[in-house]
Amino acid sequence: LDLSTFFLGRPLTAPLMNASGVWCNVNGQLHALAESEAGAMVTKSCTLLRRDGNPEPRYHTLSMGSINSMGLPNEGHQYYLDYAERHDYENKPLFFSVAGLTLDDNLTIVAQIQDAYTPALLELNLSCPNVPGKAQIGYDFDALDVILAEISSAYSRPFGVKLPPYFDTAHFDEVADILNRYEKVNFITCINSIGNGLMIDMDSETVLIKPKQGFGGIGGEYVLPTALANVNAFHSRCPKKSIIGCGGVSTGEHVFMHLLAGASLVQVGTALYEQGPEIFVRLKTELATIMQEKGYKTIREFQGKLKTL
Ligand SMILES: CC(C)(C)CCc1c(C(=O)O)[nH]c(=O)[nH]c1=O
Repeated sequence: LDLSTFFLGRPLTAPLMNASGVWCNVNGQLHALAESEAGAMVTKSCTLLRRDGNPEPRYHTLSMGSINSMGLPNEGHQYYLDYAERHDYENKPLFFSVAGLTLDDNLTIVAQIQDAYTPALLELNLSCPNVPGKAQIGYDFDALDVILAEISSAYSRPFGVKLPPYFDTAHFDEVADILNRYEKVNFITCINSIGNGLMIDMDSETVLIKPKQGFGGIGGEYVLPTALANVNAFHSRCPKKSIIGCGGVSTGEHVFMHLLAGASLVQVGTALYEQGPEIFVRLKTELATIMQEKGYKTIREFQGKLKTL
């Protein structure tokens, strides 16, 4: 059974990778991903300088997923550039996630990726903060247009964007229109966590994480329907771009759904956080079993072929 797939013309041994931020902050974790059955991998979104991130507890497991307000803890962009220099690209492609705190920081980091001639693929995290008091870039459509114009002129290679979830058809339309004006944006990763959720501990009657009065991004099973919708919405609106699915994946069925909805590569976040990189072995096996049962020999036979009624 052929689980290999093609992403932007690159052969991948499996349509699976980690979600940025999970199991990818430090060299030991990155090495574990490189050695895993994942077909690709991505680094933690980086800022110009190293950051401790928010006070703990800042991640909590929930009955059907997770809540986090990590606060962009990362080793600073140079650390991940050093990793990118050592990475074995024959083994699997590396994505390089960037979430600069300002547009200038993003441009500085991207210029250094450019100068490093690294084969890593840039994934621009559009949940990166904006001017304080304003919505994140992904929800501020003017700022979105500006950052894509600036990065497109500062970076000579194609790149991708990590989008927050959208919940309104008018937003799917508006964001797709903006993205389609940038041909250098050749992939779209949907979705980042659903922002500013809140969960409560019944015994102590308190929130579960310390930062932001307990508010944090929601991941896991809770977000699967929203993730599938965003994958399918951008797959149908951006025919010239590849979609990476992210959100709610913990079984082969979820991987199959993301591929059917239009993803050509699927990221795993919460379930990877909980189960570690061995999860990719199970997801490959489960996906292969589903394909066997359905009589599919390759992913291409069903990828993007979600039927409507
Ligand atoms: C939310 C930000 C801190 C602005 C970006 C980093 C990030 C974080 C994080 O580092 O808190 N968590 C997520 O679920 N998604 C993200 O993109």
